[in-house]
Amino acid sequence: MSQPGSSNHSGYMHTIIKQIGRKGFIGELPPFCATEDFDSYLSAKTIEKRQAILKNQSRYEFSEISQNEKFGIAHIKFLRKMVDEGYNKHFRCLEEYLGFYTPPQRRILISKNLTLNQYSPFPAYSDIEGETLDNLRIPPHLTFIYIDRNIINPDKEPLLTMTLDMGNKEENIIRCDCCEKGVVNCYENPNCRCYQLNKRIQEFQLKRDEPPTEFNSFSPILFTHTNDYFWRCIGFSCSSSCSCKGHCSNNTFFMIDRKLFPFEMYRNDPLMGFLLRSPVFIPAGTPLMEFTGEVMDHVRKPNVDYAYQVTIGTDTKLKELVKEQPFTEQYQDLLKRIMNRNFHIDPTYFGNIGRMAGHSCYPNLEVVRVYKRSLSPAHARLIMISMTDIYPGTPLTIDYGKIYEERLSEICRCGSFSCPQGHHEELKNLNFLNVNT
Ligand SMILES: C[S@@+](CC[C@H](N)C(=O)[O-])C[C@H]1O[C@@H](n2cnc3c(N)ncnc32)[C@H](O)[C@@H]1O
Repeated sequence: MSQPGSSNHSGYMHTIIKQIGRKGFIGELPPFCATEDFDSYLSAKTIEKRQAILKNQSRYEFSEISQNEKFGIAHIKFLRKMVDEGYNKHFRCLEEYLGFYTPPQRRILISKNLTLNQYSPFPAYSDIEGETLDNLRIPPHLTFIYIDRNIINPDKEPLLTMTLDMGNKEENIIRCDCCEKGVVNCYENPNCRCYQLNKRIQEFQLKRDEPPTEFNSFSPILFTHTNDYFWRCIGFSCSSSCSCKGHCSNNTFFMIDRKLFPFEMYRNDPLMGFLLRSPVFIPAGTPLMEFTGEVMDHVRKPNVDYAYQVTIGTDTKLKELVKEQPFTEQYQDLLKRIMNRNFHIDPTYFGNIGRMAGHSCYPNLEVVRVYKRSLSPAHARLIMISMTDIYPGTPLTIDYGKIYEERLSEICRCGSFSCPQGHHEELKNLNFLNVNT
């Protein structure tokens, strides 16, 4: 992983609503049926319509989610075309994604819940043929400490810790007080300070014919281009420090906090180790999870495959934006020093399921930066968003970036048609955008 910007593609406040097991919620909103309502919820144009959909629901289930033709018709057509043209001969995986996901009949449940938190249970399975309870080996990299929020070790990163503390002080914090009750409309509210910043950061994106990628709570996040895009594609969200408490349309974490998807970790290839998938359908543009870990600037050798770079010291546009903010002089000085460094989020010892996403040369997730409360590296967070419709059982993958390409491309086992290990020279530089057009 590591340097997303140079590649070709590119616990925070407790959850607003607490999920009880997999059956219901307690909290301010009534429960929500992912099976029937997600589709209409995502396509509802106004916040009032969405609230009405939420209000009418009394159930919350995943098990019945089936293949949704409406969302997936273009993708299915594309896959069928590939199969008809015989491309799948060389792909290990293409054909099986056309159908429903049925878990392997023989599998070993290694852990019922890696998070040890009843509100977000993620199981881990071994699906390796021939593996039995007697010869099962649990690798050390499965024994990381599960965290919902990024952490900073004050001994290793004293300056960054100071930045976090100073940024959260009343005089420096970026918060809005434009709206108060229920799910409110901060997005597109010209009086919302957080939305203004969110919009301002959009200007960092490349000027092209396409509209910029927008970050809000309810509309799908649709990427218009991916090349060298990571450093420019940033969001700013309302938080629990705002009067809306982040319970608004300007919060990219809104769906993530609801933990809608029952992800599972599995391994079926000893060389690739554990990977991640969802047994239910995921529509394109859905923010799925945060990628959490320890924020640091020196990632040691064995950890580079896990760590993801989150800030870049040469980010002049962001530095300019920081200078415009009404922060105290002391905080501005500190930011000036700290923003020259490259920070990473290293999930090797402390992390969440985000660290289990495998690499693919044709990935289905994009990782982007979203800030809350401030613009310091300590306030930057990484979220993973589906770039395309993802069918039940499909591995969730990201592009590990240039370092991976250089170091591991000869042993890449992603099996995608644009993999350098494949046999299709002409397909090597494809990403989901140039496939769809
Ligand atoms: C971020 S970790 C992913 C989780 C890891 N599989 C585990 O079990 O902890 C990166 C490691 O996963 C494996 N991996 C991920 N994607 C791969 C791919 N496309 N081909 C080969 N190995 C891959 C490599 O061993 C790589 O060093």
